[in-house]
Amino acid sequence: MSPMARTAPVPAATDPAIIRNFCIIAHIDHGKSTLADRMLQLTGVVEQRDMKAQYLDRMDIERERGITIKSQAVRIPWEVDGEAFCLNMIDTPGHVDFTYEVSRSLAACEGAILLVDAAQGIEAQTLANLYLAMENNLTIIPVLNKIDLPAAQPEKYAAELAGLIGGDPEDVLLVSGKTGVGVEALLDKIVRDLPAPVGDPDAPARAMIFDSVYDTYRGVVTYVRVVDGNLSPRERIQMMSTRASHELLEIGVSSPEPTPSKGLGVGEVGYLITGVKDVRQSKVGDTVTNLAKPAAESLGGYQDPKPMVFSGLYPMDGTDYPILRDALDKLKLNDAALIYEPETSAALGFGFRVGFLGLLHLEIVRERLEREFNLDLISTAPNVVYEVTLEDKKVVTVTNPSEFPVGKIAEVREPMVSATILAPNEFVGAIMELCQSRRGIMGGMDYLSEDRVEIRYRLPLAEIVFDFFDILKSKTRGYGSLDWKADGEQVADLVKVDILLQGEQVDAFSAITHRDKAYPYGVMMTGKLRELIPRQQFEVPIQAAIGARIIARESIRAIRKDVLAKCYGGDITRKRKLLEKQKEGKKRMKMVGRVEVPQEAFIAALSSDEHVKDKAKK
Ligand SMILES: Nc1nc2c(ncn2[C@@H]2O[C@H](COP(=O)(O)OP(=O)(O)OP(=O)(O)O)[C@@H](O)[C@H]2O)c(=O)[nH]1
Repeated sequence: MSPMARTAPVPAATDPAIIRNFCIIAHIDHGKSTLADRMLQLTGVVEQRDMKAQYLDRMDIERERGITIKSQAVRIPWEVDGEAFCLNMIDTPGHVDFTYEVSRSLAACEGAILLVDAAQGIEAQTLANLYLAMENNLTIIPVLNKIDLPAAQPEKYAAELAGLIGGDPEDVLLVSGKTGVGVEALLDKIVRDLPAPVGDPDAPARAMIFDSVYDTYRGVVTYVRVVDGNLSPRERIQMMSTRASHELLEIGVSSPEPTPSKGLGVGEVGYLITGVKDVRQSKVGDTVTNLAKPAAESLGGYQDPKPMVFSGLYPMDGTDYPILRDALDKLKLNDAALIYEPETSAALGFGFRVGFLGLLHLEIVRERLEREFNLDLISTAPNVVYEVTLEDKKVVTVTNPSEFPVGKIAEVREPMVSATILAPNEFVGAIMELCQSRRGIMGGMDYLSEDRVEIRYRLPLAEIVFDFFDILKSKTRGYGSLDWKADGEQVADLVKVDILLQGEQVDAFSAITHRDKAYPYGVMMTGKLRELIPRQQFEVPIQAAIGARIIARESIRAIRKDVLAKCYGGDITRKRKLLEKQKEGKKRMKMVGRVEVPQEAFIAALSSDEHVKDKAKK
């Protein structure tokens, strides 16, 4: 039978018995989006001609980077033995920065497809997501993907997967999202193995928000899974965490384009539109109920996303500040995790201190600001959040190193994470060395198979959030994978290192580091600045200091720069041109005390992008 013949029109899924809610969980790049696309195509939900790669990843950046940021839900019809079923597929983000969204998406399902690349095997996020799914009591369907690859080792990894979740290696389905092999069998298995949702249709409505997205035309579109009761158009709903109430302007399902429906009942997954304009009024994890007949209890607590990493964002051109402010206000409508407040830097002018879930989140926000709002931005070196208790017991939260209190400090606490690293055996030594050098404490080690090991460490967030993953990758020749989650805080010997130019402190370069790493930071930064700051007419000392103690020093020798020296002959227009050019260059200089520092030097010193550094050197 052809696949098309097995699909039926979207049924009005009022009977929970024919509903199956599932999600696909996988390590990044194991092929989740490709498989989701294939399912849409195979079930006729998306016509062949409309099919564009990664249909569900709607944002341009997502499509370009091939990553899923926002989860989406789609209703898929599928027939088994002549009976029509209604599958709701919830696509989840795969990156560690967005774990909270994954966990909410999982809570909206009864089952999960655990997708593993047949050429790679289990990776760190496979485990992390599997544990999340188990915490939510989901039925797991183990699947090996990419079996079309010549490098695929289905037998080996099926055994690994069966060993992990229990069961028989033969029960692991083999599929290829690319060619479509095994995908129909997978759809059948979803219907047969996953439980139908259960709930009380007569109880007051309770629906969990697992995603909310801002749409320019429609305002916030909230994706929900109904657990009890039902929701219908035009009624008033209430958000249980804030008690705010809204009118339901539209209610519907995505199949995959939004299709209005007459209501949503027990077990159904769909969207709500209330006309609110800000995703924070429709928070992921919150429970929606009827205003007239509210539920007594919400569906488990929701969590406000907590920023882990802060960075200053400054417009390259100071006059762009209002544009940056508007742009952040707009992005916030669609990103509940984004927080920011105005900040000024003596070196960089007016900007914002912005909190992010992680570095990927930072990169995405920065890229969207630059691309969608046409801004050129400088971001200062990212830092984590420190808690400082002063001797008078006052507690200060430090999100910007330049605000680190001076003197009278009783203790400084830094955020910690528990990290899981998966890699082939041969790299255990290298990984332990790396973690030790990052002040890690080993938690344990397990062998997943004879040649693959899982190593657990507790590490300071500041030590892993920046370059740790890149170094791990290079030390394990690309085979290591990492996952981490927040794990409290610890007291540590942390100090603020200041950078001084001719005795003047430059706020943008201050950093909080462990005392043992203060000296290397000082040497690195002073060395970098010596290269980047042009010579002045007097000698400029560059110092790194902890409080009043200087820990590193470089100096820029004096020079008197005669811009006309190269102008032989008496061509006055040429001379004038050079003088004009020099004046223009001066405009882009920042004065730090008496020292002229080109804007580019700031950017290059703060930036980790090699191309920016190269540009500044030129
Ligand atoms: N050969 C082969 N390649 C595949 C298959 N499925 C996915 N790929 C490729 O694997 C890469 C990652 O696939 P995606 O579908 O983007 O992976 P993903 O898991 O959705 O990634 P994230 O959204 O970033 O988590 C892409 O280059 C796909 O073309 C498959 O069955 N066979």
